[in-house]
Amino acid sequence: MSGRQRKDGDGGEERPPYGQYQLDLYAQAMVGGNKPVVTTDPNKLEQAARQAMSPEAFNYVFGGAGEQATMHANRLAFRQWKLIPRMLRPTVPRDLRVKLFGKTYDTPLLMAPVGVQAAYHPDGEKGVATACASLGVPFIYSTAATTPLEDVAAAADASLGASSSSAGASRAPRWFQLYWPLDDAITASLLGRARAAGCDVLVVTLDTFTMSWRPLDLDAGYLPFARGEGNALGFSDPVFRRKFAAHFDGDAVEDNVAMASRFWLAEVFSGHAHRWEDLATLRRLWGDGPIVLKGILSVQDAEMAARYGVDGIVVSNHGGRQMDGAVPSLEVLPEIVDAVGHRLTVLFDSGIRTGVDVLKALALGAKAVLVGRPVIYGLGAAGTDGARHVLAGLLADVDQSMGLAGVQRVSELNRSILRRINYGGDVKSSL
Ligand SMILES: Cc1cc2nc3c(=O)[nH]c(=O)nc-3n(C[C@H](O)[C@H](O)[C@H](O)COP(=O)(O)O)c2cc1C
Ligand SMILES: O=C(O)C(=O)c1ccccc1
Repeated sequence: MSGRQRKDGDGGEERPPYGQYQLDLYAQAMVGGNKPVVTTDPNKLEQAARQAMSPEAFNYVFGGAGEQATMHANRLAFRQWKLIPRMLRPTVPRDLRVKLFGKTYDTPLLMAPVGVQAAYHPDGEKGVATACASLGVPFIYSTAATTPLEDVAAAADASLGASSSSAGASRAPRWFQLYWPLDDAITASLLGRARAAGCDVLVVTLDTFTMSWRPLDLDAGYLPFARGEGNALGFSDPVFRRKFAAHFDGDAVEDNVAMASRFWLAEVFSGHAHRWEDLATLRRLWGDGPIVLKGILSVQDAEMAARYGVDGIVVSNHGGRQMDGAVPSLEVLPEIVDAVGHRLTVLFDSGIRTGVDVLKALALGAKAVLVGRPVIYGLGAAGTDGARHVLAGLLADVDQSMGLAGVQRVSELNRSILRRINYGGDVKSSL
């Protein structure tokens, strides 16, 4: 797909023709004999990444916490919902746009915040952000990134022919994910940078204030921060740098990377959770912009989020990477939407592997979804182009599947197109 081609006749705005991607792939294969850079088969994607990546890095991405029960349950939860297609209805032109916090985005799909992307492929965050930009997919920058925020933003904007200082719609859409430092001065600095870099939304991840039990990484001795990976935001932060210098005889972080990494780790993964009341600090520091809490799995916490004045939540179990045995996020999505959907924007992640999965989560009430591992597998297997192929394929699948379901617009998706069926047994495929 060559980016933004189609005029949609709806205010003259250009939007990417996601459904066209399928035709492009057939044409490339038939005319040029070119296969996609990485498999299109969701069942084979993981294996393609495994072959291309170092075992430690692959296992870091692939692994869930504990015995991976929650990670597998996430998939089982999707399998329990089946779609009921409708016939003889208007389904074109398809409209995948969604309005979130007053802004219209091209897709109901967002790139989940994923740390240490340069560990999976040298293209790293710039590659994934560029792939997202070409498709109108908002990129959520992780606090644990391997490239400073400003550099990622500039690369994504440049790929669209925009400069990151130019205002307006041509900028690549981006959000900022916060691992919440203990020190408010550092938090203030990070949020100021996020605002200056044009991040629309603040996503505060609540479920990772402490590490989880990850046997694959323990066996490999793989911990990104201990290797000095995933510190780029902190190390490039003037307030963090000053604090480090004040504690370590005027050293720059580069003079003592191992110690600086530990110092940064103590800020963002201290093991101490903040409290609900502390959200007032974030509100003060972030201003009026949207705040979204990521990692909500209970109606009670969703109610608390509404009470404490945030704008949205991500119903998420962190892809089964934090608390093993936690409920699948899809299982609790409907009850959370029923409880707070009229007050908060409810987003979803954990376990999405196909366009049909996206449809299911949207039909159960999510306003948009985040996807993590599949895109990172694409990145690991084939860099920027691989990440783009996975994202474009997901969007094309969403587009096609909406049509097959008899739906033209994302806003038409609701529970009437779903049936819950429990066949028992286990998931057969590697998905
Ligand atoms: C390798 C990896 C690193 C992650 N790093 C972060 C992170 O830095 N911040 C965050 O909020 N979530 C992080 N997540 C969780 C994702 O944002 C998301 O919740 C999860 O990947 C969704 O599940 P999925 O992989 O099944 O799509 C990470 C996930 C993976 C796989
Ligand atoms: O691995 C994760 O899930 C995650 O959130 C994270 C945390 C720190 C560094 C990199 C990723």
